[in-house]
Amino acid sequence: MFTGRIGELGAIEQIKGDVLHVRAPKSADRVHDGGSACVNGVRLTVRPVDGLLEAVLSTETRRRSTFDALAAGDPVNVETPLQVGDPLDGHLVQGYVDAVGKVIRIDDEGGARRIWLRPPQRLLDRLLAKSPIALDGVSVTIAEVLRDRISVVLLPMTRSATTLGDLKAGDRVNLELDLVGRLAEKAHPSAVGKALPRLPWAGRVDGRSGVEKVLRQLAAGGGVIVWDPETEGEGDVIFAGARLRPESFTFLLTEVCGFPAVPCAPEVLRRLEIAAMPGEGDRQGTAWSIPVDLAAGTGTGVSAAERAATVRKLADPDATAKDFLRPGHVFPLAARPGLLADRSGHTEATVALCAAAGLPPVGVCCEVMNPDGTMAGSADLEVAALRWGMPVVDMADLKAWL
Ligand SMILES: O=C(CO)[C@H](O)[C@H](O)COP(=O)(O)O
Repeated sequence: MFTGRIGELGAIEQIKGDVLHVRAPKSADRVHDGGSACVNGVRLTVRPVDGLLEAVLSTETRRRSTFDALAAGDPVNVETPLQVGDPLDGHLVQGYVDAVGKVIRIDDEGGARRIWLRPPQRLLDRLLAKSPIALDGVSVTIAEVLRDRISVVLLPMTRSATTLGDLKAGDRVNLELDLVGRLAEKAHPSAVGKALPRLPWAGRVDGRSGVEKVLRQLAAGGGVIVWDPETEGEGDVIFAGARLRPESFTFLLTEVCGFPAVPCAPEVLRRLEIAAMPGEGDRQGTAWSIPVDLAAGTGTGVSAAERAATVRKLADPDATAKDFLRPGHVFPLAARPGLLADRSGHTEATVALCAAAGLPPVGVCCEVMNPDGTMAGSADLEVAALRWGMPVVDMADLKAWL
């Protein structure tokens, strides 16, 4: 049994026929002849020889892991078995590869790095956000599970102590499910049992626990739907500005189809010197502000990538007035100072949700419009939420629990 805490960054010394030699002196000192070591997430029976770990690779191991592509000189993550009294700092890892996934994208987020991976669908269906997974033997937490991909966030320490720091788009990685999750699946073998853990994330959620699920979804970069039956009779998809990806903006424009606007806390707009739009305002008292573009942009400011970059800059606590051109194509809205206590608008709901999720008080909201151009009602929102894998929460619940 292993923990996914890498003891040593080793290197492939040579692969000759089916015999593998890994240079890993620290690990070689700890294992005995016929003992095991976990190399890039694969449990191997090893023999220590002069600072090397020697192992015989079966065809099965090569076929089911990335070992088919390893070559001399490649760095590898090495862990020796957990011993009684060792700290269980990661999670329980067995060194059995469930599937090989592909890195499809890497986003640097300040000091952290988000790795997007596409596992095979059969594995993806079994993964849960905020649960552990072993990536080339390294214990990491799944940040998000989307329709066709997952993301994990790597801190600098993990990047420097393991091979994960060198991952690039196109690389393949060995994936192992969390043992506890695997056992829980056994306890609920029916299709309903398998679907249950996913259900709370999609469709109507209520009460305090519903609001907490919504906050977790936003913090992980996902979208949520807020239904306002009282004032507007409309539902908006909301994303946190600091976590907004270009794909999410494309989704708003092509699937949600309303008018994307960017609710901001009033102090953000004051700091960025973004003035209110002149005029009486609309019937709902929405506080429109002068639209902006990112000054550092090079295009028209309209593409999803450019608008998402403008939103992320609005959410950046270090942004200044000079970072924006006026007028532009991204429409900030000013939230009332008391947020939902002052006004039950999607503007205030967006800002209150971002703040409660521990993020800068800036987000995007966009009304859900049906394909026939009418605004989505409660039943339409339920259907859309299940299709998009999003929770729907009522404005009244946000007022009660935020
Ligand atoms: O753009 C809008 C209305 O004009 C949107 O409905 C948006 O949801 C924010 O507005 P409000 O705070 O009034 O709900």
